[in-house]
Amino acid sequence: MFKKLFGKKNNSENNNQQTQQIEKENNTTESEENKKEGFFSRLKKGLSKTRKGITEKVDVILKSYKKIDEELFEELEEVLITADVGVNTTMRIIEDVKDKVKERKITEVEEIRELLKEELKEILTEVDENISLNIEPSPAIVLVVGVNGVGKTTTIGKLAYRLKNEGKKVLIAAGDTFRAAAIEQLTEWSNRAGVDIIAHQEGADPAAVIYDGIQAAKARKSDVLICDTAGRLHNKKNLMNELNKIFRIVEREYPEATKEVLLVVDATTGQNAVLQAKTFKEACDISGIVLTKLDGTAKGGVVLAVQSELKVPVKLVGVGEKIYDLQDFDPDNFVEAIFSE
Ligand SMILES: Nc1nc2c(ncn2[C@@H]2O[C@H](COP(=O)(O)OP(=O)(O)OP(=O)(O)O)[C@@H](O)[C@H]2O)c(=O)[nH]1
Repeated sequence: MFKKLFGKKNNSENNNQQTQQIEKENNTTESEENKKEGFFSRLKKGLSKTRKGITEKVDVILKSYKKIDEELFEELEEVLITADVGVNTTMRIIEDVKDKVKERKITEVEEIRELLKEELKEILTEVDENISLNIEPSPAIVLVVGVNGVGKTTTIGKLAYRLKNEGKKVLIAAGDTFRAAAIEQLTEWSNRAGVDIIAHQEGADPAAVIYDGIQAAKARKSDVLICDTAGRLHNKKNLMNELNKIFRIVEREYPEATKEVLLVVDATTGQNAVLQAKTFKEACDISGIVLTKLDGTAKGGVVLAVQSELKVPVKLVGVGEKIYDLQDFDPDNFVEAIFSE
């Protein structure tokens, strides 16, 4: 099972793709148009596949029924499961909507649409923790964990760029020392974001890189130190050992830092993303989830599954490959974006 969970895509193919992407982006100045494009419309555009996968189907179903009955709920259930909302979460949504129909004595089929939106928003807001990043007060350390290929490097680059634009002094530590390419890619992203990076040679001890990163962050008075960690971990015991070693260094060397542990998962992998998140949650204390590649998938419903089954807040979402395509996760906006026309 772990082989499957941590199964690796062809790394060199991945690296080439990413290097080409960075080169492409370096050569083209980001179109001003794109930058100006509103936050909500970028989210909406990114979620267009999910909107097709959920809302358009829901609307077709609702239009085809004259009255609310069991068959209607079964069809809605199927749509949610297909959109990777997950069986448990889907059951819960459908039961809650049925209860609301009874309680409020609703008879009009089209009212189900609003009930569904209400229910999704409820699920997405019930992890009653602060869903903004734990980076205040500074200094702060953000440990980024996740398996290879999910978009960790890209996310770190995007996050560094964002925090820097917010006026923070950011430093990156290249803790994924397993492959030279990973270090190179992260260095390119740090250049693009305009922030410094602490990196060792391929094969170095990741904990030693994090140690150096912490010392450098202290010396340079950085506000946020973002640490990459290795994702090539084949079983839970290795994963725990590796991460615990890094966590111990952080506790010992940087006790004063505000901590955030972000798990990056790839939305396009659907329920596998939920399984990965569960494994990581057992291995370490995750404080937030970043769901990447939401733009490339109709499986956006996985946000609901991750949040309701793990009780860990989704804090950031990746909605594209550009450096500014990382957004704070906002449950209301998310639901409005997938239910918009
Ligand atoms: N469409 C889209 N692509 C993304 C997003 N985030 C990352 N990617 C792409 O996903 C691919 C993998 O991203 P990486 O950042 O290299 O992933 P990683 O987890 O660091 O993986 P390794 O480099 O293999 O360790 C790259 O081609 C990225 O451009 C996103 O939000 N949307």
